[in-house]
Amino acid sequence: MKVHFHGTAAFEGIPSLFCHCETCKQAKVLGGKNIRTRTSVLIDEVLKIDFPADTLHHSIRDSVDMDKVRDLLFTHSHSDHLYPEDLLIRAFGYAQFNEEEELHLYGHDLPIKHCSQLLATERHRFQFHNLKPFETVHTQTATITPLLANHDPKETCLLYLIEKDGKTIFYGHDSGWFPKPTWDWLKGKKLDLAILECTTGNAEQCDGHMNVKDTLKTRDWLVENHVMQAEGRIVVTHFSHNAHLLHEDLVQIFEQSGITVAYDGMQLEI
Ligand SMILES: O=c1ccn([C@@H]2O[C@@H]3COP(=O)(O)O[C@H]3[C@H]2O)c(=O)[nH]1
Repeated sequence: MKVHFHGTAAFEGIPSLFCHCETCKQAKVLGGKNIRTRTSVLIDEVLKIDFPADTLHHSIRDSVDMDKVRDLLFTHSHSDHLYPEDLLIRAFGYAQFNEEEELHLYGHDLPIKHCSQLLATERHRFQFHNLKPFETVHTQTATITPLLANHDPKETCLLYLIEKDGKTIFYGHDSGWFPKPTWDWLKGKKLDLAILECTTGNAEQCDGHMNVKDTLKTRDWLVENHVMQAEGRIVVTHFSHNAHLLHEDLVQIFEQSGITVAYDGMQLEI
């Protein structure tokens, strides 16, 4: 299975719009893995998680044929995870239009409501699916179980367990320390890949996100509870410039614990 990290930043991106912090200045000078766009992942070219406004940039940068994507999952409705206006580009009059090639959209109430309202007056090729936490669905490309995140009290934010071609991926952002039902549900699972977040770096306080301590504690829990397969990999993504950590700083922190630091364009085979 191919896992392609399109973007690896939190909402603001790195270097961030309007920002002159040292991290953003350094990122501009150093370039490469320090340049981060808003978070999204593509699996086997057909299953995508989240749809930030940077998707056009991702498709051009990495030569991605977005029309191959059959299932699109949303974690929540924040604009760096769902920019519904760009879904219009797939509607009649904007793209080559083959009615039979449907893109299925999956999420909790709010993301699906935003998409269906925006597309209501268009001739489009989308199907909408409302997900409920812990209710497994069989999509066109995988078996998906939405899990509860701890992110924004104003909406139900989801994490995902993705089973495809005999492999299992846990997709674990945006969230602070997971709600108990999510930990309970993960017990007994066997993961080939866990994608975790570390939005806030060494900050002590973090609201709805993980800092370095939380990410490492999550890694320890997954390993100690035998949730990771022996050859399973852990990847960390979704970094804020406010954490003031460049790519090499993150590698120094995480590599010794066997955690891979994602960067924009990174591709893993699992
Ligand atoms: O305790 C906190 C909470 C939030 N933030 C930033 O605000 C951003 C909001 O969008 P996001 O959820 O993608 O990412 C978040 C971070 O970049 C932070 O640095 N520390």
